[in-house]
Amino acid sequence: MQNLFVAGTETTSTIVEWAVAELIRHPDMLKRAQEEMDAVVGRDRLVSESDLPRLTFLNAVIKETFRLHPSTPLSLPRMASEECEVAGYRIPKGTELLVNVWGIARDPALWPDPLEFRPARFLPGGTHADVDVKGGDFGLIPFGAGRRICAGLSWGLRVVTVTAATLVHSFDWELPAGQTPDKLNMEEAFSLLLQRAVPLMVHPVPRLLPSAYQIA
Ligand code: HEM
Repeated sequence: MQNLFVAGTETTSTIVEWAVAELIRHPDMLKRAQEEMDAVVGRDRLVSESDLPRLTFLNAVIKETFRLHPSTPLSLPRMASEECEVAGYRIPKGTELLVNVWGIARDPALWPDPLEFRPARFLPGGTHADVDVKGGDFGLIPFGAGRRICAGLSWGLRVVTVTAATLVHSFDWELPAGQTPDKLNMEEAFSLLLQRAVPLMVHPVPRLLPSAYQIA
């Protein structure tokens, strides 16, 4: 139970923080995500899980956030049970291996303009329209892949998407006086988790009808 708690809390909150930060840094994309949600959900209620399949742009934003800021940048350690060869390198039996999930998702051979935050690559007609984060596409494996893939993938992905959607739909975001979106600090702090070096400080301004915020 403790393992599930540890594995499932900061991984999800970190990626939501990155998604909101990327949208604040790109006001045109924040506007596009909000307009999509206004069209699908309206402004008289909160977004719900059943809305998610129709939020095409928001889902692309989440994938792009997982690509640039994967919660666990080096995945979890693996040990070679047999000697093997990978890409010409001999891996002795018993070697501990880490997969550089972060590096793979920034490989220019796989991702055009890899350092650009560009959700449109995942939209229909985009360069990576058919790629998802569920372990089938080795260029994007924020939940790992194979037999030991994240046990909470399905739940974690839904929690991340619905939480980010709620924040983006429900509020406009004001930066502290003197800060501008283009200067937002996006430095990463590497450890087991990939967190923001500087926590996101923003002021939420409600944008829905007041009745939408009342929880029954
Ligand atoms: C954004 C959310 C999450 C991310 C990015 C994430 C990422 C990962 C990654 C990369 C691994 C290692 C997979 C591998 O080695 O191939 C993993 C394992 C695991 N995750 Fe998650 N995780 C998330 C949410 C959750 C949640 C919500 C739970 C459960 C409540 C969970 C439970 C686990 C468990 C139990 C493992 C170990 C699986 C095993 O070794 O067989 N995770 N996760």
